[in-house]
Amino acid sequence: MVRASHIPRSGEDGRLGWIGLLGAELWFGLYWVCTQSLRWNQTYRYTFKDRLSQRYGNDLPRIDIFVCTANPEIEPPIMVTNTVLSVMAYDYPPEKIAVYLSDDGGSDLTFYALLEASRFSQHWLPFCKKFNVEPRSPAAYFSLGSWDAIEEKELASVKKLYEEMENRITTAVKLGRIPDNIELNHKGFSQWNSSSSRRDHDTILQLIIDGRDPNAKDIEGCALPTLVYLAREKRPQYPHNFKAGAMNALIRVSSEISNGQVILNVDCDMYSNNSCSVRDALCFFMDEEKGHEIAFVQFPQNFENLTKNEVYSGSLRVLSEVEFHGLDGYEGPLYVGTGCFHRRDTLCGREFSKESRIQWRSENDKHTKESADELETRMGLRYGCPVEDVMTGLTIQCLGWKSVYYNPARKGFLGVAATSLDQTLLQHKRWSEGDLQVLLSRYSPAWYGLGRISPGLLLGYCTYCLWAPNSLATVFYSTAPSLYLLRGISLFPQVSSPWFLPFAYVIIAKYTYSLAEFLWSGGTVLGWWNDQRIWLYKRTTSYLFAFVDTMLGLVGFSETSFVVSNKVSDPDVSQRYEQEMMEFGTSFPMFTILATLAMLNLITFVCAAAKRVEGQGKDAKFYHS
Ligand SMILES: O=c1ccn([C@@H]2O[C@H](COP(=O)(O)OP(=O)(O)O[C@H]3O[C@H](CO)[C@@H](O)[C@H](O)[C@H]3O)[C@@H](O)[C@H]2O)c(=O)[nH]1
Ligand SMILES: [Mn+2]
Repeated sequence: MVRASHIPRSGEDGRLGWIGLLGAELWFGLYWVCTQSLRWNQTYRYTFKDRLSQRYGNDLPRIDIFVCTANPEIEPPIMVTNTVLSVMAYDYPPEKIAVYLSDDGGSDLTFYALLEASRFSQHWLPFCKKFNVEPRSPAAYFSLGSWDAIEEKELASVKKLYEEMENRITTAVKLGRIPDNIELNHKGFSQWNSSSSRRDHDTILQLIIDGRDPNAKDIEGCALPTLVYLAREKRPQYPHNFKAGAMNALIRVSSEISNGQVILNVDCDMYSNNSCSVRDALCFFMDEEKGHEIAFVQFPQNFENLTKNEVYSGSLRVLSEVEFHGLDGYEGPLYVGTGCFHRRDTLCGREFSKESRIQWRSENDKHTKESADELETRMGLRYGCPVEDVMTGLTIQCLGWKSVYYNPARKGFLGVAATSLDQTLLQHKRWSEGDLQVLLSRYSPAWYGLGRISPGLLLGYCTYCLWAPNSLATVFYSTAPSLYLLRGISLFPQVSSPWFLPFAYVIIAKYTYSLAEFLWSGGTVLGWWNDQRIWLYKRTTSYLFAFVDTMLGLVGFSETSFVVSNKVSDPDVSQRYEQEMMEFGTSFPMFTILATLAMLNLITFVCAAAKRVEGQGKDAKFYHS
């Protein structure tokens, strides 16, 4: 209002800038409405696992767990091993668990690490069950430092076994080759030959532990879960569609082997931190009243390597503690790619109908592949978008299904957050670019979703899908006032003017609210400050680049890419991260923008301040004379 009624007349200085700011403010206002949709209708959920056990006993569905890895250099095999072991050790009948590792790196080192994991699991799984260990990723567990009521002897012996395994794996990785005696003794390695490369090889499929094999037992004689290694066929001339391609290969392969009705999907850095998560998820799927409506149960993305004040705001705190609970009040959260349990049939495109209740009991014994044939005709995950997950979740919701957000006190999964500024900005570029592509795609929440999902959920999706376009208004807002000020024109009302009040009100109310929300979500004041700073960085770089790339993509100039995030960093980089120092180590185009913006605002500030001082000097003289 203030803006609209005060537009400088044509010919007057600053008219264009004024109109621009008006546009930006209108945009922010609209966007604010979207963000509010996430705050109207929060839902929090609890499970009653003992009732599940009472009712079903061990008569539970089979579950297939997909772990994806893509690059042994930035996703170290020992980390993958730990994630795999943590999900093998779920508190769930082992004969009903099948773990699949998809290796897009096609690396014999990762395969070797998985072999080692299968051997170590014979000791680790009984140990976990005997002492009810938590968390069940060995590395995370041994780094706890304090272990309660565990017989020291057993702890020491399993720890020693782990360290020996870790040592063998890291040595092999360092040398870049597998120990000869192992390579010759396991026929699996014969699938790697000199002509195969990461981008060009046949399917490599290895059943490392076959749960149906009566000899597959741990040291206590209990069954082991099935464990499968898969490197899908890749050819340079065919797009492999990144993670979506990997997931679809896994869906197809698993339907032939175990065909679990429930699929859990985790990234290779997201180990299970809570051995009850499978049962938690089943409480929703098997709920007698509402279970049949639910297609997926999404856990929040939580991270292990956060520091107190999160320089890069890696925790996504407000997202997971506030916004996703808001989505859960409508048809449910987005699918965010990891820590998510799906019903297999919904991933394969099944439409919702009242009859789509799963008959867990009767279907339990079937090892059929009927859904595999179905998959030939229908789609699994959506291809061609760097956020295959969001797009897939949306199409599932558009078919009438609901999803559930489950955020237990003991976190279900812990992963690795980015530890440098360039990694943070790159990751957000991928996300915001993908989300914008979703908005512009055939399956856009705005048109495809219209009428299929509730208006609240639609606005919720828009909150994320508009990240990239948000950059335009933000960049304008953070440059225009400074540029005009350099020419001596202010685009904001004077402090003394009554029109200053609405501006002050909006700014103060907005920041107070966001600070309160951040603190409520468990953050610190400095953490909030860092979050605000990163917010500006992202909006002026990641989101801007994402916007430009998406537009270029629309006219056919740029291709979808997926830059895998680094999960290890140099010791000195991680040290600076621990100390919460911002890392500008590399030369990176996005930094140029940040530096330019910072310089511009600094210069403006200095000039304006100088003018002020000069002005005051003159005033003083005036009074003296
Ligand atoms: O060609 C590829 C590329 C990636 N991945 C795997 O995909 C996962 C996610 O990749 P990462 O680089 O860690 O991306 P993040 O930004 O951390 O991932 C988030 O965002 C992605 C979408 O952008 C989702 O796919 C992820 O599940 C979600 O955790 C990792 O396990 C990778 O190994 C593949 O399997 N094949
Ligand atoms: Mn990741």
